[in-house]
Parts: sequence; C-alpha cells; structure tokens
Amino acid sequence: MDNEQPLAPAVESILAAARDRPVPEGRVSVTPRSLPDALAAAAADGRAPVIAEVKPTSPTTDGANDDDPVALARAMVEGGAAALSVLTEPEHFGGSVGTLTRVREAVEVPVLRKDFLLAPEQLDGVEADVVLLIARFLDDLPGMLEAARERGFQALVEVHTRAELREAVDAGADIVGVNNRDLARLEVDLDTFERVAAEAPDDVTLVAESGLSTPDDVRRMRAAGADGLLVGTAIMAGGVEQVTANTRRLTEAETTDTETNE
Ligand SMILES: O=C(O)c1ccccc1NCC(=O)[C@H](O)[C@H](O)COP(=O)(O)O
Repeated sequence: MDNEQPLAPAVESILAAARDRPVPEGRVSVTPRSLPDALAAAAADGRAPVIAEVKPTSPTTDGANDDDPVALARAMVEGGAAALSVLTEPEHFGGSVGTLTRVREAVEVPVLRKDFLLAPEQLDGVEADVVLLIARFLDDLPGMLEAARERGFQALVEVHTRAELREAVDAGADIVGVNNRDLARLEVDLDTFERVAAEAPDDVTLVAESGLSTPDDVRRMRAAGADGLLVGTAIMAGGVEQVTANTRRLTEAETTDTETNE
C-alpha cells in the first residue's frame, strides 16, 4: 500500500484550514470515559462494538444532514452504539466544538473528537474522552500523544498502512484506528484493515474505520480483529428517524443470520 500518493485536494483543503484555525484559549483537563472498556462491554453484551459518527457532511457526502446532532447522538445510543464520534471540523464536515460539548453532555458513552489536530495547543479546543491523531499528518506523533495524555485524553491514532501502524505502536499508541479510506483517492477498501490489523500487537485496541455499511462488513472486520467499528455515512443516512434502525442493524450483526442479515 503506497501512502506516498498525493493527498486528495479536499484533504489538502482540510489541512490548510486546520493550520489556520485560531489557537484555543486555556488548557483542558479531562477525566475520560474509557473507550476500550465501552467497546468490551458492548461485545460482552452481544452487541457489535460500534462507534457511531455524527458527521453532518463530508467531502464524499452529497448534501448535508442538518438534524439536531444531540437527537442524532441519542438515536445512535438507542440503537446500541458503544461510543460516539463527533466531527468538530467546521468547513468540510459541518462539525463544531459546541456540538461535541452538547453531545457529550447528553450521553453517557465515550465521545471521540474527530478532527484534524496538528499541534498540541489545538487539543485545548474542547473536552472529549478520546481525540483523533492522524499519524500521516503529524511530524511528532510521540509529542502529540504525550500532550493528549497530559490533558487526560485517550488517543485514537489513525493509520492506513503497516508502516504507519509500526510508527503508532513505536510511539506508544494503545488505541489504533485503521482507516479503510485512502486519503489520496478517498476510496474505501476493507482489505486495508485486514492487511494492516494482521501486524498489530495483541495489547492494542483496534478500530476499523470507514466504508462499513452492512452487517456482513461488521462481521468481516470483527473476524479480522476489530475491537471497534467506526461508522458514519451508513448510520447517518435517512435522518434522525432512521438513525436508530441504521445503528441497530449493525450492532446486532453478531446475533443476526449471515444470509438474511435479519
Ligand atoms: O468522510 C469523508 O468523506 C472523508 C474525506 C476526507 C477525509 C476524511 C473523511 N472522513 C473521515 C472519516 O474517517 C470518516 O468520517 C469515518 O471513518 C467514518 O467513515 P464512513 O463510515 O465511511 O462515513
């Protein structure tokens, strides 16, 4: 897997915006809800450990979902989500730090801040239980990991290749997300998780990210070693009324029939 291909223009635009964001004032200190514990508890309860993502829009989404993010989040938890991911990138994903705060106050499950955080001071934008650190975009991953942990955050380090997995593990990551979406073509391939996860140490919590839409996808990623499954588009489709059913269809994947998915 070549991760040296040029980034998609949309990703370059996201990074440029991230670099230009104003530095937050103050410094946060959080007592996080454990993501690994929440994923394990869901699995023990017979639910596929889904991290459902509140993503109003994205570079690969047609249109935008302007439903109340708190209503969406509550619907995801109602559908059995073990944890939530909330986009806080405003320009390309329609997210905000205010949305994450409102969602985190409304639910009891761990909430991941999904954003493009490039420097330690950007961590102070909002309290969350977990922050996303994208290995490819960080020159000092150990430093960002340390800065996140100093503030109390858990860190989900996102990788796309085996080399990035090794970098994440060497940096001390204990929660690793393998993004099935390549950031050059924005295409998803579930083979990515299967290939990269095979190299992961047993003591790392592994999350399969992107491109999951069916119970068979969930079962495939779990069979390949996923401790968590991060799903946005397939759950967000259809608005609040549909979100609970969309989530439940995936969280019940390990208790439904492979053939009928019912
Ligand atoms: O979702 C996008 O279009 C996107 C484009 C460029 C960079 C990142 C992008 N998404 C961030 C994510 O990683 C996904 O929101 C998340 O993994 C859920 O993926 P999906 O279930 O395929 O919406």
